[in-house]
Amino acid sequence: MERIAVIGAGAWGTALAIQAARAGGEVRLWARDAGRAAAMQAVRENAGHLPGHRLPEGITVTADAAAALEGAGLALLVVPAQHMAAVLAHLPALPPALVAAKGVLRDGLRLPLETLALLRPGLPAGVLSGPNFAGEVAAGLPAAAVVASTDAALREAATARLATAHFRLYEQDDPVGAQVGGAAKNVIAIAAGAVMGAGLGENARAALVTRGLTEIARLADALGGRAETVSGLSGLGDLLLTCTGPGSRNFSLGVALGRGEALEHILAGRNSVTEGVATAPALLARARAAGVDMPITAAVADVLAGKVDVAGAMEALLARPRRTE
Ligand SMILES: NC(=O)C1=CN([C@@H]2O[C@H](COP(=O)(O)OP(=O)(O)OC[C@H]3O[C@@H](n4cnc5c(N)ncnc54)[C@H](O)[C@@H]3O)[C@@H](O)[C@H]2O)C=CC1
Ligand SMILES: O=C(CO)COP(=O)(O)O
Repeated sequence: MERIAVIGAGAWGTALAIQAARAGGEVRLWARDAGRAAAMQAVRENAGHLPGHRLPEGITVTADAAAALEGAGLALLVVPAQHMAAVLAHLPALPPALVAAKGVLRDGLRLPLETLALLRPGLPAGVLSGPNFAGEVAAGLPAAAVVASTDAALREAATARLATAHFRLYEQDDPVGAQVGGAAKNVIAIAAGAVMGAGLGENARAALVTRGLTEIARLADALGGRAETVSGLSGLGDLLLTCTGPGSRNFSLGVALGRGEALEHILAGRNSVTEGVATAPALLARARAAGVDMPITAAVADVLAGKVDVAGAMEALLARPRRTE
């Protein structure tokens, strides 16, 4: 049987490798650092990014991208969005691929699949997205996600190779809507965390999440996706998880900002990626280029840029002209 290559050995790449092996696949997991790859291969654990989860025998960890991709029938691209283009530039030929990173690339303001299409034209591709904390998926707890692609054969093949009884995958043909939802929820989660950290209350959070969903739907529609996709797992589902789950890095970064901590200080204490930080300004610029108003995204971008504090950003949002819902 053809192998599955997982490119990127952070928490999510490692969890997806475990999931793919659990589904019966033979998996090669690529880590960019040779020392880390060797340690993971020997100790059978990703101590740095996903401690406490044993790598099944079906996974081989390597820092050799050619070896990771050799004989693979499916690749999962799981490096953080801002590093995706640089990593892709150094990879050999890819099999059909699903992107599992969530963000908008600062360089070119592109969604991940737009970058993939630019660098690997014609490659069958899609996204894997949904409300999925890596640790819970690695532990085999129940979860659901979408495989979104316009390529029906890829959707079917990928779903068949990754789904298990506890990891329920839905096929879906709106990758634009799925990517917009996955990227933007990180930004809205920072906003949700910030209002909680600043003590502005549950009402404020619920309002932000709901209005956040509306602005995400506007952008999905403007970029050629479907607004209703945003009500599904890759939109509302992931918003719910990241705007309420204390395990979300975007939410917890927002909480710290709301408590008055400086962004540089928060980031200096982390060895994991918080996608919303780079995505907020890129998402905002992409929305503006498309003529779409995203006031909560703009507020988050302003807070991250140090132009306004959380209380001030909230006051500005509340002072916007009243309108119909
Ligand atoms: N952790 C989670 O629960 C989930 C994460 N995701 C998404 O998956 C993507 C990857 O996130 P995680 O696996 O959580 O990452 P992580 O925070 O666990 O680890 C960071 C990863 O980035 C890599 N990295 C750092 N600098 C790099 C560079 N210059 N070039 C290439 N790679 C570099 C590191 O090697 C490491 O693999 C993100 O887009 C994230 O939004 C999606 C669903 C769930
Ligand atoms: O994408 C995720 C859950 O679906 C992970 O969220 P955080 O990056 O905020 O931890």
